[in-house]
Amino acid sequence: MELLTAAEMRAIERAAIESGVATGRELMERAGRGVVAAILDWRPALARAPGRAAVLCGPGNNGGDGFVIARHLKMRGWAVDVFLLGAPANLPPDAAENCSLWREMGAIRPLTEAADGRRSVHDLVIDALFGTGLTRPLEGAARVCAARSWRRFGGAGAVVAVDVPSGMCADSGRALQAEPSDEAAATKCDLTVTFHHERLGHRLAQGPSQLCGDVRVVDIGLAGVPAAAARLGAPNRPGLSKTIGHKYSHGHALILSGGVGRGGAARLAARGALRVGAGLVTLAAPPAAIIENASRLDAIMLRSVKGIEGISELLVDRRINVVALGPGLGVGENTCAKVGAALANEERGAVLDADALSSYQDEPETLFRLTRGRSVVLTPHMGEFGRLFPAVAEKLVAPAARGPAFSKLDAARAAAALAGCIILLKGPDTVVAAPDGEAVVVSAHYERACPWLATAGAGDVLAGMIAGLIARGFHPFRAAESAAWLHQEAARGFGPGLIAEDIPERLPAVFRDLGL
Ligand SMILES: NC(=O)C1=CN([C@@H]2O[C@H](COP(=O)(O)OP(=O)(O)OC[C@H]3O[C@@H](n4cnc5c(N)ncnc54)[C@H](OP(=O)(O)O)[C@@H]3O)[C@@H](O)[C@H]2O)[C@@H](O)CC1
Ligand SMILES: [K+]
Repeated sequence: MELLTAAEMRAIERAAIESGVATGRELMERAGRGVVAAILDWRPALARAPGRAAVLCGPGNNGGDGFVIARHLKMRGWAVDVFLLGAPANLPPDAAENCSLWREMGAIRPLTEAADGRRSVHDLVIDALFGTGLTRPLEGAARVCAARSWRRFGGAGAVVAVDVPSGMCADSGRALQAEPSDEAAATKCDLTVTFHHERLGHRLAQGPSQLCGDVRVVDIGLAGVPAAAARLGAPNRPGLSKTIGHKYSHGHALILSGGVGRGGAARLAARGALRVGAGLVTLAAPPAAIIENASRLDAIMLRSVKGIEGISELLVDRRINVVALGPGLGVGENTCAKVGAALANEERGAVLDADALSSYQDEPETLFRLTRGRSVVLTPHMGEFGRLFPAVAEKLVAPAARGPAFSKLDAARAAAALAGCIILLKGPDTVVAAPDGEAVVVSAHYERACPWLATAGAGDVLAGMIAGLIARGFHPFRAAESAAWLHQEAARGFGPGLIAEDIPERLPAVFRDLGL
């Protein structure tokens, strides 16, 4: 599924209008009608018993959709109060036409009346203030309305956004705010109905976690998706379904373990690599940690390695086609030396996580010299990301004062370009980006939400799963994308109470469900 930016959506709309596929009016009619149908399908009780709706219309075409919605709700027996920000005379042409049509059916009141403090009596509030044309933070009555939505508009049964919650940047999912002290304001919705394809903002940052509620996509008869910015991540079924042949044909992953009492992370990673289908998985541990590991591992092979030389000697074996390291290694020069040894052979893939990333916080460029142009995946969480890419992270945490705002996708892309390899930036809105700009959002939101995945050790398992897929011959980008999806899916299937150990053990069920 494609994820569009506001500019891409505008280009698609323009192309449709210019080629005569539809007029702007027709698109607006389909959009407004589609929103009403989507709402009634979403909450069938609203279809059975029409109540009272407030439609908040903005000064652009999002407001135009609002007038269409008001008309269709009224035709279905709803009592409808329409509020407008600005004057009808300032509306763009299609919105103005629909404003006129509405005026034949009912009154228009200034938005300030909706913003005043009285309790709302509405069963439904339609937020048609701003859509993809939002360029700056909300102010005045629009801001008050958005802020009130956090208190559910007094008595309102449901708050529904047209296209995007007003105040939210469609490209980043961030609420626009003028300065850090300025509390970000965007409408908090129960449902967001968008058109053609989802926007990036429906999948990133606060969009899915706080603002959109549920999301429905309405088909308004637009064809084609020219060069979309990104898409929703998915498992690579053909790659995963390749039948298991000789164990060596599915590669050999090496996981580097920390010292005594610090091997748990590597064991979790190794288990992830094995369950995701690596032919062989070896865990390399310092001699003192061998007994500890031997008592905990069966199918995973164990090798004692002494120092950096030990790792290099082991890696003379070219059948080891990927190394995963970082978890449990500790931050410091010794870990940097291990990264150097792991990346010495150009043909080998690598997954660097946790301490393997943080060890380079003082000189990230040293790491990037090793990773550039290589089959390497870096898997930072936001904290590690900030250590390796401080300038990029700063842009992401600075208040989003103008739309389109710098997004998590922009950040991962910028980082991938700097490091010259694949970046997987973790979160419920995981982004995987490549140096050439290709990017996916692997989303654990909406029906795929699994907040219990944020558990200690889950990241170690993910690093191992990526390594396991690279061992199997996946391109590192596809390995990161598929592993992130499988990782979420395993957590989803397990449910609350999940601990990291459960994730690898759930993978066979996930594969079964995928029909593999
Ligand atoms: N694309 C499609 O295929 C289809 C699109 N459709 C619909 O059109 C919507 C996009 O419409 P749109 O481009 O007119 O933008 P919209 O969001 O209504 O706002 C623009 C106005 O707001 C103003 N403004 C901005 N920020 C502001 C602020 N903070 N405070 C105050 N004002 C602010 C801005 O002024 P300016 O920034 O230019 O000064 C401008 O006047 C889209 O979301 C969808 O619902 C559908 O009908 C079907 C097909
Ligand atoms: K809106």
